[in-house]
Amino acid sequence: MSTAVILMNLGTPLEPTAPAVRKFLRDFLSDSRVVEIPRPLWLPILHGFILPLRPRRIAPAYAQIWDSSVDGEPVEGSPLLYYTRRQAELLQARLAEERPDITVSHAVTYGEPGLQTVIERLRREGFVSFIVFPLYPQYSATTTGPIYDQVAHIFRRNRDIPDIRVIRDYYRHPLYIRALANSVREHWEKRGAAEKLLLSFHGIPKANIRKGDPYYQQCQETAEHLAAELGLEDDRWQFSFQSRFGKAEWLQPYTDRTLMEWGKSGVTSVDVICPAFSADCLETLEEISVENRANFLQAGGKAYHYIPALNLRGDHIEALAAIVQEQLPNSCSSA
Ligand SMILES: C=CC1=C(C)c2cc3[nH]c(cc4nc(cc5[nH]c(cc1n2)c(C)c5CCC(=O)O)C(CCC(=O)O)=C4C)c(C)c3C=C
Ligand SMILES: [Fe+2]
Ligand SMILES: [Fe+2]
Repeated sequence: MSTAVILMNLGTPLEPTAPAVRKFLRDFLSDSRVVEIPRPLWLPILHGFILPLRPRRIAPAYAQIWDSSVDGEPVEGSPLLYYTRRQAELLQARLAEERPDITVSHAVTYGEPGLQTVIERLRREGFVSFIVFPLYPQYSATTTGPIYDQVAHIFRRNRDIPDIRVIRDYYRHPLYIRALANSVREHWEKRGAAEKLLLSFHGIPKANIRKGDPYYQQCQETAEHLAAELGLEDDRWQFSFQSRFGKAEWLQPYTDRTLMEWGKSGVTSVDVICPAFSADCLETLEEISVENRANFLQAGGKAYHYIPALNLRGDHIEALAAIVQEQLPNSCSSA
């Protein structure tokens, strides 16, 4: 039975312009999994303030990272979409060695190519078994949750629902941890190790954790596994949360404040890695590599290095291949 693997990530605007960013944000921020504020309160804020104002501010930041280069390698269009597409191509090539019957595609939760379009195409091509693979190592109801919703929605009218599984998380998979550790060690070999390593995860509202989201716990475990794999003493590393949005309290400590406090208190050099991002994107290339670098240096820091996301690294593709292989439907039970 041929299996189709679909790598998924968040999505991105179609182009780095305010109208395209507005369309993307409207889709993304209308999802009640992403913003849990009751609709009668949230929709006037979204349509009255955020969608008229934010795209004009964010579009130039997207323009900075569009068609740019990451770690000396050229990137076409949106880095997030570029890496997700290339990851699918490389994973397909890697799996073809043992399983030429597997095809690997990519899709996004918001924007193009959407999951429904991709699944409809694969069904027309004859695939009856699917593995949906959200490239979020740590589960959150705000990111992985909507993918489960979309899968259920796509098949809500089907009588014969295909074999479809969603990979929920892989935050402590040994090959994922090893790939992160390799990327840090390679950085240290090239540039020398900084005084501190900051592991910056995308944040979510703190209230979501109280309501049962396991994201914080999974970030903490990822951080502890990575520090252990690197043999780092406790005072050499810390984890923190970035990309705060809105007025509510988000997970702490905040990345920007941590870096400013370190700069002020005499920490001279930092390496920053973002383990929750399987691909570089606006939140890493702009917020971490540009804005927070400036924060740290202005606060008194001297050297700031951003360690790129796992992107197209061979050990990352190996980890993804192993995770898929662990999920493949048992050939004995298939038709
Ligand atoms: C509004 C609340 C948001 C939550 C909750 C949230 C969680 C979350 N997001 C990612 C990964 C990514 N987020 C990206 C961009 C982005 N995120 C938010 C808001 C929330 N994210 C916004 C408004 C934006 C757009 C940029 C902006 O306007 O500031 C991206 C990058 C997309 C790109 O095109 O490059 C990623 C990836 C995770 C992992 C997560 C929770 C765990
Ligand atoms: Fe986000
Ligand atoms: Fe460094």
